[in-house]
Amino acid sequence: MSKQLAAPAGATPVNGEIWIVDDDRGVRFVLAAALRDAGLAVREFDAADAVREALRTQRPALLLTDVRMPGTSGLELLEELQRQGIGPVIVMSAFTDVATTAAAYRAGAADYLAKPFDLDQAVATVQRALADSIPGDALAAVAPMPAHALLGESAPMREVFRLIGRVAASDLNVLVTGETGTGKELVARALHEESARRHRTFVALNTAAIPSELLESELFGHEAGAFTGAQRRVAGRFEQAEGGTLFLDEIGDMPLALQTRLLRVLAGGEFYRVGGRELIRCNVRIVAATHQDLDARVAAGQFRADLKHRLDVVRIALPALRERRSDIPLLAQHFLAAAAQELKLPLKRFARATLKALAQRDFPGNVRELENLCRRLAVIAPGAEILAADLGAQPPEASGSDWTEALRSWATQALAEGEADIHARAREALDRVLLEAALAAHGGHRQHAAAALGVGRNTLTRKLGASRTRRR
Ligand SMILES: Nc1ncnc2c1ncn2[C@@H]1O[C@H](COP(=O)(O)OP(=O)(O)OP(=O)(O)O)[C@@H](O)[C@H]1O
Repeated sequence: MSKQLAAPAGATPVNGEIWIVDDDRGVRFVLAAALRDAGLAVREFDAADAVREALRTQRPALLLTDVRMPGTSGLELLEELQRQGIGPVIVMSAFTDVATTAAAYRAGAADYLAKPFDLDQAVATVQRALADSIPGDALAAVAPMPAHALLGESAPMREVFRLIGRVAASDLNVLVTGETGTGKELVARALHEESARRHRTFVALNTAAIPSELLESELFGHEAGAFTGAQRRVAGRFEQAEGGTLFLDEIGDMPLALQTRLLRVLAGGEFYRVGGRELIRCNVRIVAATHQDLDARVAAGQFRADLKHRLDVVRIALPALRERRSDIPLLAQHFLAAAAQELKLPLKRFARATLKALAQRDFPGNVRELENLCRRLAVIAPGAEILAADLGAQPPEASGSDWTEALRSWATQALAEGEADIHARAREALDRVLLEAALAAHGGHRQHAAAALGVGRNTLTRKLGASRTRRR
C-alpha cells in the first residue's frame, strides 16, 4: 500500500489513499472499515480545513466528502479541489433532492452517494471511480491483490498446478469448476499472475451477486442517460479489465439474454456500452467459474452451448477438500499462522490428534470453511496447543439444540398469526444475537468477533452498519 503512484513532475505525490471527510464520526468509522476491508488505504478528516492542511504535502487517490459540515461545506471543498485538479471526488449526503445532487455533479463530482448508503455499494462506487480515473497499471497499486497463494501437495492439486502452468501464458479462455470455497478465484488470479497480462488489471465479477437487470451495464458500462439514474458515463468491467483478465464467477447463473450478448462480444471482440453508439474493441482474457454442472445446464436449455464452447476451451477442475484430505494439515497450519499474524495474536499450534481429527472432517464449505475454522481457533482456543476437544461441536442444525426448537415454535406461531416478513425478522434477530454475543465475548473488538463467528470483518461491519442505519 505504500507504493506511490506516479505523479506528474512537480506535482504533489498522489499517495494511493482514500480520504473521507465527514463530521459524523460514525459514518467515517463504518465507511473507513469497509474500504480497508476492500484493501484500500484510508485517512479520515472531520472538516475541510484539515483536508487543506493535508493537501500541502499529499494528494489523495480519491476523496469522499459529506455536504453539510461545520465550516466549509462539501460542495465548496469540491469546487476548490476541482480548481486544483484534485480528484475524483464522491459526494455523500442525506439530502437527496435534485438541487443538491445536481449541484454536486455540476461542481464536478465523480459520483453521488445518498445517505444512508449500503456499504457494498459505497465500496463499489469508490472502486469504479478509481478505475475510471487511473490507468490500469496504477490501479494495481491502489487495489493490491491479496497475497494468498494456492497451497497443496496432493496429487489432484499437483495436477491443477501443472495445468495452470501450462495454460497461463496462452491467451486461451479457461473454465474453472469446483464446489464453493475450493479456490476458483485463486486459480483465476494465478492464471493472471503467471501470464503476460500480469501488469494489467485483474477484474473479478460475481455474476450471481448482481441483479440481472444491472448485469449488462456492469459488464459493458453505460452512457449518461442510458436509463433512469444513469447520470454519467460509466465504464463496465470489460473496459476496466482491458489488456488484463476478467474473472466471471458463477457464470452458470447468467441470464440467457446476457449469455447471447456475452457470446457476441467474445466472438467479435467488440461491444457497445449500454445506450452507446461507439463501438469499443476489447482485449480481455476471460476466466469463468462455476460450481454447477454446466453440461447439465446446457442439456436443460439453461446455458448456451456455443457460449460454453467459447469459455470452456481449457477446463481446470478443482477437487473438493474431502477429495484431498492429505492437504488438510498443511492448509490448517498455514491458516492458523496467517490468522495469528493478521489478528496480532500469539501463535498457537495444533496437537497431532487435532490435525488427524481435522483431516477426517467433511468440509462442505471446503477450503473457505477450514480457513474460517482456523481463524476462529486462533482467537478462541484456550491454550497454546489446540486440542481435538477445542474443535467444538458441529453446527447447531446437526446437534438439534434447544434454540432451533424455540425458533420453530416462534415461526409456527408467527405463521399461524399471519405475520409478514418472518424471514427478514428472524434473520435480523439472529444476526443481532450473534453479533452482540461475539462483540461481548471479545471486548468489542470487531476483527476478533468476526473471526470467532467465522465471518469476514466486512460482513460484520456491514451488519453493524445495517443495524446502525435502521436505528436512525
Ligand atoms: N489451495 C488453496 N490454498 C490456500 N488457500 C486457498 C486454497 N483454496 C482456497 N483457498 C482460500 O479459500 C478461500 C476461498 O477461495 P476462493 O474464493 O478462491 O473459492 P471459490 O471456489 O472461488 O469460492 P466461491 O465458489 O464460493 O466463489 C479464500 O480465502 C482462498 O484464499
